[in-house]
Amino acid sequence: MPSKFERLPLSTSGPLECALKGTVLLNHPYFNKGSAFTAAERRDFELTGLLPPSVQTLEQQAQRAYEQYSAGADDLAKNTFLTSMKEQNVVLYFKLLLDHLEEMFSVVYTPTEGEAIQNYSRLFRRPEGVFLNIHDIDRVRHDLSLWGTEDDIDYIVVTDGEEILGIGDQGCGGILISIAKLVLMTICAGIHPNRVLPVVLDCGTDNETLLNDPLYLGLREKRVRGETYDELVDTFIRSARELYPKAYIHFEDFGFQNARRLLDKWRPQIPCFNDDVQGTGCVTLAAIIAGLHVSKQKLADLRMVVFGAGSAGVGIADQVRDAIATERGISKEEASKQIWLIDKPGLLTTQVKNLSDAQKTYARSEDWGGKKTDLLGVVNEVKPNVLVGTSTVPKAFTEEVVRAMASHVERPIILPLSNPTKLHEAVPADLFAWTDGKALVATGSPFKPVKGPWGSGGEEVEIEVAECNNSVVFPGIGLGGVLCRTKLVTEKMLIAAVNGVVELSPALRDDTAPLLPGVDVVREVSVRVARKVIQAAVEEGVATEQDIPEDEGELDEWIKEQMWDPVYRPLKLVEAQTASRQAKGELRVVGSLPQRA
Ligand SMILES: NC(=O)C1=CN([C@@H]2O[C@H](COP(=O)(O)OP(=O)(O)OC[C@H]3O[C@@H](n4cnc5c(N)ncnc54)[C@H](O)[C@@H]3O)[C@@H](O)[C@H]2O)C=CC1
Ligand SMILES: CC(=O)C(=O)O
Ligand SMILES: [Mg+2]
Repeated sequence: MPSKFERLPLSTSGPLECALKGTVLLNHPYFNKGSAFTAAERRDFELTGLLPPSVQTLEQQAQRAYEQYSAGADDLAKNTFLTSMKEQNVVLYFKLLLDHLEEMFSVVYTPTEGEAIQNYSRLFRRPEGVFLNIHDIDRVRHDLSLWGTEDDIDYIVVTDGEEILGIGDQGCGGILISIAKLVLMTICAGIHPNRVLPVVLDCGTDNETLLNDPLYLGLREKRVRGETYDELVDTFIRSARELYPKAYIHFEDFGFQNARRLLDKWRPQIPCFNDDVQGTGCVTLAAIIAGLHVSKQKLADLRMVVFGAGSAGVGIADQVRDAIATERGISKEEASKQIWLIDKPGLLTTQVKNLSDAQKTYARSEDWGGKKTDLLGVVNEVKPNVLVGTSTVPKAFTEEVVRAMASHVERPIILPLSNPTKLHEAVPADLFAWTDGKALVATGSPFKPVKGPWGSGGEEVEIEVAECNNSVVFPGIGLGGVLCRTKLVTEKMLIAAVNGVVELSPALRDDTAPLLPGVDVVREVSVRVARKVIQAAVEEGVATEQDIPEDEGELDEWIKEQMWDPVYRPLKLVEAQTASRQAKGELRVVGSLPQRA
């Protein structure tokens, strides 16, 4: 039965207008269907001599693509194969990913995408996305304007490449994190893959390996900072908002100082979101709430140590602090006393120099005296029930630290979140071994389930470990923000998103299950999160879209109807103005905007 919402502007059912023919059509990744063009389409679009005669289904194509994918020598080769598939046929690419999501998630995202980013200039075949050069600020608006008209873009991911995952400064290779996050927006939340824009602000790089690599593709100079940097970011944001007033802006993997500063500046003005600060904060709070449910402890009694007080660590601290303040009806300042941050100098105290404003909130002012400020010393002193790692220091959660924690608390919640996998502060197998299977663990990158003698009678059991990655939550928040055309992303919208994830946590129904929902239910999670976010946006008066259904069932249907699915839609030949715009070779194509005529 057709949905009552099928006429919505973002609805993706019905025929697709297309003005391209022949080889141009075959070379357009969004319109290309390869061997799946029907007999009628082959005639109408002048493809008959260009394709072998058998007409195949998307399923058959996906089967062949999976065989080719499986022949890849290693994960990086598989990642490269998928990138080239995306350049050829977007529908098939996403169909393949959705059919094998659990297997391929880590190949298109962390950890393998980290490797692809480190090798960007060596693996490079075709450019994708927007490269904005700090020495060409005058051209930023023009370069951005080539991607469509004011209705064409829903979602922009921008990075300056300074702190990519846990692998540091990757210069212009950072474009691949913007692309990967957008791939997740489509897989997880059905954001239209032709209505997004990945952007890298190339400000140079302080990565000596890249600077000395003759094949490096970015600006070969040290990072430009200060006023010129600010002017580039300002020009980018103002131009993007003017050209694409509907676009929601997602900041990814900026360095700590800039991440916070930019978020604080733009958050009150435009719909924007910093994934490392806010996305990580939301998903980690959800994991902690689920863990506390299992350990039968209250948020009000939480004592959390965060190791690595950068974008993610302080973002998590803020989200957890706000939740404690609400739960206990106390000020944020009072709630921050239940959180201890550790960075390179050890525990952050008021004695530590050069703390950022965000870190200062947590600096311990009480007399820490001669007490130890290293991780073990702090754990022994404060007896935390939650330990979070966002330091990029592998194996920092040693056996001694973990046993010390477990000696004070029955079910320690331990979250080593540093990506990629090799940077995790501890691995689940060790955490379970050191705590007799008692630790409640979630990790930043995916891990296989761990077997051990931890059943109630000492029998062997298998413990599944949740992936605590912002990818659980940012797609749903973004989907909600885009669909209700929010003016801002408010604190209440983020709390609503956390609640949406918690509702779907398997641990709420089964104490032995993972703390967070897995990739197998990722679209369900995004619909729930989007629904909560939209409801909060409406309550807050920041949603600008008209006619958002009030009834929850209808709202879910309204959301789902506007999520893009990888299916081939019939192509309808169009001419005239549409044709001329497409023929000019513009990168975005009018015909790709369904139902809009
Ligand atoms: N699981 C997830 O969803 C997410 C994971 N992350 C991961 O968290 C890690 C940190 O990312 P960001 O916060 O963006 O980077 P960041 O650079 O802002 O923060 C890292 C912090 O760790 C500190 N650090 C480094 N060595 C240390 C040491 N020996 N002892 C104590 N602290 C130390 C640094 O001084 C810095 O403050 C990365 O590995 C990243 O991949 C980040 C965002 C989301
Ligand atoms: C997951 C993520 O955003 C990061 O590791 O930076
Ligand atoms: Mg990130």
